[in-house]
Amino acid sequence: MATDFKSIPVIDVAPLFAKCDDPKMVQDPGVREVVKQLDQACREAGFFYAIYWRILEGHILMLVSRYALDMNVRYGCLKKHKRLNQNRGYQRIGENITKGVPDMDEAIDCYKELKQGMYGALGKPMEGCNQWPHYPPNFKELMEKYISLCTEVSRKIMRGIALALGGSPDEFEGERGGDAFWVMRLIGYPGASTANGKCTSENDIGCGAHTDYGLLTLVNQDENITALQVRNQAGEWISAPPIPGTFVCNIGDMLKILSNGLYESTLHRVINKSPTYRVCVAFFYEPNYDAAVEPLEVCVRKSSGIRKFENAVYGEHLVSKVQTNFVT
Ligand SMILES: N=C(N)NCCCC[C@H](N)C(=O)O
Ligand SMILES: O=C(O)CCC(=O)C(=O)O
Ligand SMILES: [Fe+2]
Repeated sequence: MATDFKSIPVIDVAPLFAKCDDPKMVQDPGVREVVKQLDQACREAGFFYAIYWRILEGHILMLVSRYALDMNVRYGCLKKHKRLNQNRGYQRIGENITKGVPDMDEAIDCYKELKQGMYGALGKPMEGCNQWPHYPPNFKELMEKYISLCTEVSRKIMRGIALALGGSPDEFEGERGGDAFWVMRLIGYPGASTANGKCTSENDIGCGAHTDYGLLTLVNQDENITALQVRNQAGEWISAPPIPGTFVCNIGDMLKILSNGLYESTLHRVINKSPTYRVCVAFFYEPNYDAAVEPLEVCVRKSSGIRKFENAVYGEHLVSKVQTNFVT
């Protein structure tokens, strides 16, 4: 349950990362301290900063993402092939909608590639190949390196979160998340009053209030521009300013269900009031595409035995979201 938090906690996850595949991790005092902090942050805000200094790949990716978005606007390298490949590739400013209102952002969307037929009818809408930006030429390699880094970071944090919920460290592995699906968006938000005619007001919403869909999101945000806002229980919008050497982490809808609502997928939005174009690379760590998601026993027990959510299938949730995100 979210509270009236006024700021977003910062957690140094290094002690967890050092021991997180050690069979005795549960007894380690450093791990226990991180787990305690994760539990508090997830209960109170559903958002936290994870200090992670080895984010050099992240910085490089931010730079090339800015470049790729720019090249794409100028030369239109990436296209969305409406019939063939609806969901992957470039989307223009205003194409993505949140609760019926166009978002003032542009983005390159990538999804884990599914083998054809692997998930039958469930997988069909998400089949297709990513359209990697053509410039710079090694972009695909950079992205792949970054994706594996984020996958590892997320897996480790999820082991901590599993303990925080009172489960075993591998609660989110195996059939739930051992073959985690992922989504990555390279997003650009025009500055307020830019002359491109698309975004001229300080009140334009870069991305409307929403929750994320999966387990855990890692946001790598542009330095120096505060634009991400998180809603607390009182309905106030709390800023999440960029902090160098951190990822902003937040809980998605699937973890809300798994935790039986002990952790919430908190509403957030983006408003870029600065005159400068803002870039963000968001990595979404999700359950297995076909995972049947239901509240964990241990979490139901902690909630006086009451199950608060129906079962969900992750892939169905994703498809229902993606299909309502665009005007057809
Ligand atoms: N894959 C994720 N989480 N993407 C976040 C996009 C949120 C905005 C979207 N139009 C929506 O309404 O959900
Ligand atoms: O731009 C950001 O800081 C966050 C973007 C976001 O919330 C999303 O894409 O889901
Ligand atoms: Fe989000």
